[in-house]
Formats: sequence, structure tokens, C-alpha cells
Amino acid sequence: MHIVPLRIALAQINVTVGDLDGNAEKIWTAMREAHQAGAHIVCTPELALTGYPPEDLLLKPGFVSANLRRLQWLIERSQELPGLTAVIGYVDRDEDIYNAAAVIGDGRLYGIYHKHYLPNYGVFDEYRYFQAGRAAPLFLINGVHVGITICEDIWYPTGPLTLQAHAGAEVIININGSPYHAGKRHFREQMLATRAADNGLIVAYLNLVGGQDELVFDGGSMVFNEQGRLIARAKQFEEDLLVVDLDVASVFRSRLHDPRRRQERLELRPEEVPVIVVSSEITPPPTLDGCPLLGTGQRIEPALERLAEIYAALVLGTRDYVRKTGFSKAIVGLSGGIDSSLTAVIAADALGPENVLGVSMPSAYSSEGSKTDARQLAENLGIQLITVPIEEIFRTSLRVMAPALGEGDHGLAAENLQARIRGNILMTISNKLGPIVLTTGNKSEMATGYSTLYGDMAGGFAVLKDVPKTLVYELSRYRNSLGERPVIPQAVLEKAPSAELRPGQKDTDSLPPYELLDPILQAYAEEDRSFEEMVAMGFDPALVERVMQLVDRSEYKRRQAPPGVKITPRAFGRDRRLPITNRYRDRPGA
Ligand SMILES: Nc1ncnc2c1ncn2[C@@H]1O[C@H](COP(=O)(O)OP(=O)(O)OC[C@H]2O[C@@H]([n+]3cccc(C(=O)O)c3)[C@H](O)[C@@H]2O)[C@@H](O)[C@H]1O
Ligand SMILES: Nc1ncnc2c1ncn2[C@@H]1O[C@H](COP(=O)(O)OP(=O)(O)OP(=O)(O)O)[C@@H](O)[C@H]1O
Ligand SMILES: NC(=O)CC[C@H](N)C(=O)O
Repeated sequence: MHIVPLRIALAQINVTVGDLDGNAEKIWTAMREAHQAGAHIVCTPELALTGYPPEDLLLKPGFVSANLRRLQWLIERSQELPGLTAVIGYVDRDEDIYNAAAVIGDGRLYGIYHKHYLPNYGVFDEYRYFQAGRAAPLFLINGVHVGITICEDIWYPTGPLTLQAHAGAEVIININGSPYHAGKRHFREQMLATRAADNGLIVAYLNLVGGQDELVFDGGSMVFNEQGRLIARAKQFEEDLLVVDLDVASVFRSRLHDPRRRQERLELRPEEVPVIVVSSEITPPPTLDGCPLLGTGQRIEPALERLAEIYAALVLGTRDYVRKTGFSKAIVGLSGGIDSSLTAVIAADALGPENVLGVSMPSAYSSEGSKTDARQLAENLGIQLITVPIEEIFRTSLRVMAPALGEGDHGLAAENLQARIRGNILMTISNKLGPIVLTTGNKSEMATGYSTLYGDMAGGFAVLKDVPKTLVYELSRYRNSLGERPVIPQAVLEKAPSAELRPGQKDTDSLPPYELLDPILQAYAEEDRSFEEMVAMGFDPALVERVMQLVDRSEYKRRQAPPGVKITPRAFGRDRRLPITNRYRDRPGA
């Protein structure tokens, strides 16, 4: 009879792909803190030891061996933490490799779980690397039957969790590397609550936190009781150690009241779910009095609302890309427009204003407002601003190239030359002073090709690459609402978007208004809707055709763009893989 709670610690840590020593140290620190908090079990995220996703590092046998050596180190050190069982995400190996979780403690490796369901869609490529697991063992820990699963496993209603539940699991630990996109938290919560209630067990869901190239892992680890009720939630977008006392007695009681699983249990083949005994003896957890973790222990952290969540994802994704690739500072071309303003604000929030350098590069076509607004923004943010006028370089470049370009108006070539001069200036400052260049193009521009190759596309990281222009405005207003006074000048929010590459130029000269454009882009580039469907949705057929053409034509440009933070279900990165050389056109009668 279980009357003693099981204390579990969910170590929501920010590890770095390939930093095997750093990750092992971080896991070890989490193990020590969990032990100090009196936890019976501490869990770490999916592939915590290697970082997630390790991609083609997994094709290097030396990398796999090095990860196994770090696991061995953790097993040996676990002797120093008696009574604590740790679940460690790592890469296992026999004649193949597996996305695995080791269950370790008291200097021993008790058992291993291999991920069953390998995601191979969207941004995931796990069939490229891993063999799927088959066994679904249960671990008896402190007298409680605990099943381990890894990320995708729990998204299937009939996955290994069902086997473990039928075999008597009272608690399921699901360790994750689940990337963020707006709206996903709600979907996860519904799915996890359903799994917990349908199987009559406690689900402890631990997610990774941190940025990795284009992905952001949002943390927000959660625990659901056997009724499907949320009983604990960790912070989003931050490291956290969530310590939760699980009322396992309540699982047993509810099974007597709701005996559906009895029938299904009869169909179970016991060899499918071996039970590995870690500790059958029940040791009550200590009271948390006097424990430094008391203030940060069991709790339901409030969930962030939509814009706060997206903004936090952009900040974390930018910070981790910049820092984990070895930079400490960033540089942004400030045009006085909304895109470069929001990019600079995100950079300042991510890295600290002292680490962001703004550069104003006025030309003959720059309005007075573009200069004063850039200055005002820099002042509001507390970032350094330098001015490098481009007029002279522009004129000299055209003069020097005259033999090649000929006489007259050079049109678009001259417009793009200005963007390229600016790109060159930023990259030269980056070479000399070391900051990474943040590009400012938004998703609407990326989709339509409204940006200059080797011009405003030149840089290391594209902060707004997955943020449609209409959302750029929403996020700017949201960020302005946070402080005592707005950081982005009102004039920036109100002026008509313009590339200022020729006199009086407006974005709407080349593109439909963003309020019309963005929903069509979502339907076409994110949802792959057909021409007919979009017309049936009420969009103007001529406009739909034009937008489709712009998107189709600019695939080559996107392929050369820097990476940026994914915040939608379908970003222009690993999520969307279209051929560049491609004659298919989805048009009426195609
Ligand atoms: N399939 C393909 N594969 C590889 N390369 C390909 C290609 N097709 C063209 N190209 C190359 O790409 C070049 C055309 O691309 P690119 O040089 O970028 O120039 P392009 O796309 O022609 O022009 C840039 C557009 O972006 C607008 N813009 C620029 C800067 C900032 C903003 C803003 O508001 O943020 C807007 C600008 O007003 C203009 O409409 C061609 O000359 C050719 O060299
Ligand atoms: N005068 C300028 N000074 C500094 N940087 C500039 C200037 N003009 C353009 N840039 C850089 O080139 C990027 C492309 O800007 P552009 O003005 O062409 O259109 P945009 O996409 O509407 O951006 P924004 O809203 O920031 O103006 C800018 O975001 C900025 O980083
Ligand atoms: N790492 C994984 O298995 C992730 C897949 C999962 N469906 C998610 O995005 O949450």
C-alpha cells in the first residue's frame, strides 16, 4: 500500500550541443541540487548529455563514445548521492545507436530505455540517425512503478506508455526536446492531460530549455495527476528545478474506482514490460524546511500570454545563438524603421544594452525622421550608436563601375547597391570589432524575396526571420507596453514602411499591404494551401497569384539567408524544404 509520496525533481536545464563536459557538469549540478532537495528521482531532458538535436555529430563514432564516457563519469559520481535515482538523456550504442535514457544511481546503471517513436517530420530527422527501441521497462523506485518515455513516445495514444500503464505504472516520466512554436503549449497540455487521465497515472513532462540554431526549447515542464489535472508547472524560457511530491496513493485509489485497465491488462505479455527494481523499500522524503529550494519547489508557474511568449522565444533564441556560438556583442543597422528597431530591442534584452551597437547609415534618400528615430531608439535603449554615411561610397562605386554599368538610371541595381554597401559596412565592423551582425528582415519579406542578397540579408543571425510584418507591429507595441515609457518611438510605429532606396519609396509600391499579404503567406507558405482553396477563403485571385509567384521565385534567396528563430509551426528553415530548381506551379488547371 503506497502512502508515501514520491519526490521527483525535473531539471529543466539549458545544455549546449556538443559541449559534453559542460553538459555533464550541468547534469551533475542538477543531481546535487535534487539530492539536497530530498528528491527520490531527478530527470534530465532528452539527449541532455549531447545536447539536442546533435544532428550529424551522431554520425561520428568518436562523439558517441565520448558521450558514453561522460555517462560513465556520472554513474561513478552518483555514489556520492545515496538514494537518488537519475534519468539521463544520452545516446546509447550496441551495433546501432539509440536516443536513450539511462536510469542510474548509487554508482550503478539500473537500466536503459530506448525511444520507440522517432519523429521524422517538420524539423526532425531521427530516422536518419537512430534505431527505434522495443522494450518498455518499468522501474520500481521507492516502491513506485515508474515508466520512462522520450518525447515523441507520448504523442501516440497507443505508444509505450499504454504498455507501461497496463503493466502497473503509477508514474510516467517523459523527457523532451520539444521545440517551441506559438500555440504549442496549449496543444501539449491537452495531450498530456488526456494521456494522464486515460491511463490513470501521473505524467511528469520535462522539457529542455534554450536555443539551438533555429530552434528554441521553451521549458515549461509540467506534471499532471491521474485525473488529468495540472499540479505543477516550471518557468518558460528559463532554467528551473521543479520539485514535486507525487501523491501515488491517489493513483491506486482512483484505479479501484475506475477499473477500465483491468481488462486490458489481461492482454499484456509480461515480457514486454520487464520490471527493474531500483528500490522497493519506501523512504519518506524529508520535509523541505530549511532547504534552500523551498521557495522554488512545487508550484504552478503562470503561463505567458501569446505575445509575451513569442517575445521571450525571440530573446532566448537570439541570446543562445549569439552566446553559444562564442559572441558576446551584436551590431544592427538602424534605419529608424520598425524591423531594425524591434531587432535592436530584442538584442538589447537578450545581451544587455551595453553589448549592442547600432549603426545609422544615411544616404541621400534617407528621410530626416529615419535618422532622428534611430537616434531616439538608441537613446531609449541605452545602446551605443555610430553614424557612417554611405552617400560618398555610393557615388564613388557608381562612378568606378560606370564602364560596366553604362550611362543612365541604374534602377534596382543602384537601389540594391545601397543595401550592399550597408551590408559591407556592418560586416567590416564585425570583422574588426567582433560583434555578430543581426539582420532585420521579417517573414513577409523573406517569403516574397523583398530583401537584397549580400545587402540587408548579409549577417549572422536573422532575428525576425519567422515573424510576419503584422506580428512585428504587435510585438513592438507589446514591448512598448512593458516599461514606464515606450522604447520604440511612436513615429516608428506610425510611419509607412519604406526601404528608402529611392526618393519617396514605400513598401506598398512593390508589395500588397501587409494586412492582406500576411494571411495569404500563412495559407500558402505555412499551410501549403492550393490556389483554389485560397480563393475559396475569400482572397482576391489576382493577388493570390501574384503572392504565389513572389514566394515561388525567391526560394534561392531564402536558401542563402542566415538562420533565425522559429516561432511558427512552419518556419523558413529545416521545416520547409523546397527545391530551388523547380518548375511546378500550383495555379488554376495545373
Ligand atoms: N534562382 C536563382 N538562383 C541563384 N541566384 C539567383 C536566382 N535568381 C536570381 N538570382 C540572383 O539574385 C539576384 C536578384 O536578387 P537581389 O540582388 O537580392 O535583388 P532583387 O530581388 O531583384 O531586388 C531586391 C528587392 O528587395 C527590395 N528590398 C531591398 C532591400 C531592403 C528591402 C526592405 O524593405 O527591407 C527591400 C528591393 O526594393 C527589391 O524589390 C539576381 O541578379 C541574380 O544574381
Ligand atoms: N539608413 C540606414 N541606416 C542604417 N541601416 C539601414 C539604413 N537603411 C537600411 N538599413 C538596414 O537595412 C535594413 C533593411 O531596411 P529597409 O529600410 O530597406 O527596410 P525594412 O525592412 O522596412 O526595415 P526597417 O523597418 O528597419 O526600416 C534595415 O532594417 C537596416 O538594418
Ligand atoms: N524530440 C521529439 O521527439 C519532439 C517531437 C514532439 N512531437 C514535439 O515536438 O514535441
